Formats: sequence, C-alpha cells, structure tokens
Amino acid sequence: MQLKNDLFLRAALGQPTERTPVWLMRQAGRILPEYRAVRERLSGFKELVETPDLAAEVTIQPVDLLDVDAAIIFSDILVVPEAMGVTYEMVEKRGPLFPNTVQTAADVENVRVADPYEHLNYVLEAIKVTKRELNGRVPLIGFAGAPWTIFAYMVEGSGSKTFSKARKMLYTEPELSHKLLQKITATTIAYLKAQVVAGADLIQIFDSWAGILPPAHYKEFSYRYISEICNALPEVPVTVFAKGAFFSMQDFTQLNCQVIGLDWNMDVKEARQIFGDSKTLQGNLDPCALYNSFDGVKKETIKMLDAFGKGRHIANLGHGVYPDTDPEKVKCFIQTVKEYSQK
Ligand SMILES: Cc1c2[nH]c(c1CCC(=O)O)Cc1[nH]c(c(CCC(=O)O)c1C)Cc1[nH]c(c(CCC(=O)O)c1C)Cc1[nH]c(c(C)c1CCC(=O)O)C2
Repeated sequence: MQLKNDLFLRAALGQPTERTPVWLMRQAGRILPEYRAVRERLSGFKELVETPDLAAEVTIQPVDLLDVDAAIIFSDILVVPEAMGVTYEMVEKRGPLFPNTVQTAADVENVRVADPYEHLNYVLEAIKVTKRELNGRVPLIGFAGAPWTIFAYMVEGSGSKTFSKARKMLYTEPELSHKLLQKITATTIAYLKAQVVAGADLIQIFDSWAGILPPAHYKEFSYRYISEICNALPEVPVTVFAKGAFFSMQDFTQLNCQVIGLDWNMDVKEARQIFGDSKTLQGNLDPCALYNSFDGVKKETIKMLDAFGKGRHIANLGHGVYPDTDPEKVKCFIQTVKEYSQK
C-alpha cells in the first residue's frame, strides 16, 4: 500500500521533507474525550487493548481529530510481561499492578519466552485492522518497552519513583538479572518482528526508566539488549527513546537505529553535535509547555523547532502528553509545527 503521507518515514530515514512531521507520544488515549467515550462502555483498559476493532478505532482517533503525521498502535508495553506469564492489573487512577512479581531463580525459570502468534495475537490483529482502516493515510508505529523497563515492572510489581527492588537485583543477582533480561529480549524481538509482518511501518522502543540507572549499569543491563533488538529489525526504521539517558548518547551513535528520541531535559544542540546527521532526532517539547496560553504554546514550539534546525527532525514532546492537557493546545502545537517548518 502506497502511503499518502510519508513525511514521518522519510524524515526517519534522513530523506528531504517539505516540512517537519509531527506526532505525540501517548496521543491515543489520555487526552481525547472521544477516547474516554469508547473506554466508558467497557469493563476496563485491558478489554480495549484486547479488542482489535476498538484498539484500531482509538489508534485512528488522533489522526482524524489532531491531524498528526503518524499513528501509534493502541496497546501497552505491559502486554509483554503478561504474555510471559507475569500478569498485570490496571488500577483506575493508580496505574499498573502485578499481583505476582519475579524475585527468585525459580520465578525467573517460570517466566516463559512468549510466542507472539500465540500470546499477543490480539495486538497483531489490531495492527492489521488499523492498517486496513488507515488506508495509507499515515504510517503506523509499532512499539515495545525496552527490556530494562519491562524488567523493572516485573520485579518491582508497580510504578515507583526509585524502582529500588529492580535496581537491587542488578547488584545482588547480576546473572539472574541477565537471564530474565535475555528472556524479555527474545520475546520482544519475536513480538516486534511479528508487528512488522502485521504492518507496522516503524518500531519505537520505550526505555522509560533508563534514567534511573548508573551509566555502567545502563550499558550492561539495558543498552546491550536494545542494541540486540535494533540489529534484529533490519526491515523497518527503529526509534530508540531512552528517557533520562543523556550519559549514553555517545554509545547511542553506535546503535543500528535511524531515530533517537530526546526528552525535554536533553540539550538539542549537544545532541546534534553528538549525532551529526547520522540519525534523525525526535522530540522534545516539555509536555508542561502545553499548559501555557496559545501564544505561549506557539512561542515554545517555535523555539524548539529553531533549536533542531531544518532536516532530520521529527517534532514531538519530550515524553507522553499529560492526561489533563487541553486538546486545543495540542492542536496548536501541531499546527505551529506544520506552518512554521514549511517556511
Ligand atoms: C511506562 C509505560 C507504560 N505504557 C507505556 C509506557 C512507555 C511510555 C511512557 O514512558 O509513558 C506505553 C503506552 N501506553 C499506552 C500507549 C498507547 C499508544 C499511545 O502512545 O498513544 C503506549 C505507547 C496506552 C495506555 N496505557 C495506560 C493508559 C491509561 C489507561 C486508561 O485508559 O485507563 C493508556 C491510554 C496505562 C498505563 N500504562 C503504563 C502506565 C504507567 C500506565 C498508567 C498511567 C498512564 O500512563 O496513563 C506503562
């Protein structure tokens, strides 16, 4: 299927574009009343994730309502631990909770390397339905969590400011930690390959908890597994978004990926210096900038665009859009990127 709008893919590959493409991390769900309307009819978040027609519907909502240049499949990074036998509950207003966590050698032994066609087929179906219904309007992004971030949830059992149980395991049980990370990596590679076969045009890897590791641990327990995943996906462009991992940017130049996501703490000029034009940079407006007045949103967006300069840039926020953001401010951000970058 020929894409009608392939700005996002061309920018990812470093090809010239008429303007800067734009989308938002966590654009599906979170901010749209139209999402909440679909969600309220259901028993919960999981029912939505596991029903391909509905997942496709909310995936396409931001394309229709916000006019973004890419869709991201509606799912969650936590479907991977679930497929591996470590199930989660999504607790209203509190976030994910794992009734059984992974602590001992026996627990790691019990975690399975999942076959995506057996345990994650609902995501693959959702990708196929979405591709059909998008009908080539914009590319579709597939995704997974980085192994370290998935490990952090499996061991910790919930969100946490420090993830101290997960970080403790890296010190006290390094070999066991690697064993679990290897199982997660094997599952993730098979899962992402299946997403590409189902129709995903680009893959993004979310290492949301990169920033809490010391650099040496990051290299040993996260970077090497991300590198393995990048090497396993030669068919499509890959974006690596490692929140808070400034210390690893030099290493990231060696990754077999086309796009690096920057969070809002990262200095754009410094990142450009490190990556040159070898990689496309994605980001990085502070999500809080969208609480500003319309004029303020415009000003901050233009400042961000100027910092990146022309070429090899995909405009986005520095992390997922916050749930209480006014969708009109999001539209203002998107429109500003489109108009200003065209000049
Ligand atoms: C760490 C992480 C998670 N999930 C994800 C990450 C990595 C990105 C990041 O750092 O933000 C990724 C994710 N989660 C969701 C998507 C959908 C696609 C999109 O980006 O729009 C994506 C890409 C849906 C979701 N995932 C979740 C919701 C809200 C649940 C609801 O509708 O009740 C949505 C729309 C739930 C979720 N899922 C997770 C948490 C901590 C929570 C609770 C709080 C929240 O972030 O909203 C884990």
